Amino acid sequence: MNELLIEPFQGPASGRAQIPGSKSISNRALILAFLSESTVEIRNLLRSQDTDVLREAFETLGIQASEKSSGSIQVTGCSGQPPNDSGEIYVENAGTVARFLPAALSLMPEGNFEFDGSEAMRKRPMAGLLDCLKALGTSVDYQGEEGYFPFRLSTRGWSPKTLSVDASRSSQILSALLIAATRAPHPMRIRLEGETVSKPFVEMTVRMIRQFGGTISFEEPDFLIEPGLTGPTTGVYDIEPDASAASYFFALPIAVGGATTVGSFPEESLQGDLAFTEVLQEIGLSQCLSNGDVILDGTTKTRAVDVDFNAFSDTFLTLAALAPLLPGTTRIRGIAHTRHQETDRVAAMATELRKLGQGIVEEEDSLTITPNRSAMVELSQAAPIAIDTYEDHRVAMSFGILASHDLHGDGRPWIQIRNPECCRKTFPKFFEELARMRSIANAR
Ligand SMILES: O=C(O)C1=C[C@@H](OP(=O)(O)O)[C@@H](O)[C@H](O)C1
Ligand SMILES: C=C(OP(=O)(O)O)C(=O)O
Repeated sequence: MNELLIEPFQGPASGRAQIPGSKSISNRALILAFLSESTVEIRNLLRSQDTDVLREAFETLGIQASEKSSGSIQVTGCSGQPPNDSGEIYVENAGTVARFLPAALSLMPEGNFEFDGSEAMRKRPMAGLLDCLKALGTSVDYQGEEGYFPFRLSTRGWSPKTLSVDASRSSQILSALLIAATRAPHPMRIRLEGETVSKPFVEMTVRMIRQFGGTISFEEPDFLIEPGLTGPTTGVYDIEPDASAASYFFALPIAVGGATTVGSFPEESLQGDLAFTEVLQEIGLSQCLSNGDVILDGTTKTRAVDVDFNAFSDTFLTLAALAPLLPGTTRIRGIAHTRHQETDRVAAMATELRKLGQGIVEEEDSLTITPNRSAMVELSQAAPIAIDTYEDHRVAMSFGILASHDLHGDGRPWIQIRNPECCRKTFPKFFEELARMRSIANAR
């Protein structure tokens, strides 16, 4: 297995980190463009495994998504009726594709699709969505365990006008149905049963449906969706930088001091994960906003925090990995649902932090980390510690930031990351970007 030894920074961070387009916005934009009645040009689309699998599925379905010379992608909207009504679709481990695409294709009056995903995806919750598709008229044939990939869908369009959704295990299930409902043959009333995790992602869905010309409202406890999606009025859609990916560079000053700039986010960003910058301010970093750029300065004293991450849990790993450098016990709550994502993230972070000698209390919904610097120094004295990444891009990236800290004070690497390529899911050039930021810091 490939391992990457991380060189600690030899100077404080400075400069601007280059962040790719948002995964969540990119895959919503691609699906909404396919459901639209017009052609949509998407600018700054993320190029990574999670968007590649959706574009490959588009190819299977005959949906045109072509590269323009300017670097943008042009999707020929087909009102949700692709040229091909059958095919095999592989979603790898992309939660957005796994949820959004089956829901969108279930609108077809006569479609037959085989769906499968990676080993990890075969364990992720799908039943909440597939039960809804059955209620709408699709038949679902499970090839393995009921409620999970792989399965075959025989679609018959949507008949009922109301639907109850259980999105307690993933908000993507609700988002998928709201997006697809824009092409239902009649107005839809969709009720969320109970609570959903990751609420800001549902708000992102609602706002993006409107940006694509759809009509959606919320009348507690129902979402009301009118049929029709014209596409963005200008015909062009711009993707924001990815706020979860930005979290690593926002937090870098905790590990190496200095300040990092990440830009440019629109004033009314669609991404709830920007709330992570508030956590960093609570830790003691100061934040400055300038023309959409966010600058975090870590030259001040830091403190440990106790935070509920339920609404922006993709960023909890960033804090967990840096907790060993904070002066006190860090508590991270609201993260039980992340046990069903790329890997069991709570268990993965607990295991790897224990390898570094940190005091860990792992509960179903929380992680408490008590730093132990001398254990970390001692354990990495003879040789660097190897961090396992469980095919989870966020485990790799967050420990990459911790590893940038000059623990031994002599520039000696003390962490190596196993299978760093798993970053290809959302940020293929993450370690190159970290190295570029390091060379700027070292040159100062
Ligand atoms: O809708 C989305 O784009 C996402 C929703 C969240 O998932 P869950 O709702 O499964 O927590 C988040 O973790 C994921 O990275 C992206
Ligand atoms: C949970 C994540 O991904 P997915 O879209 O596969 O759910 C993530 O990117 O952290």
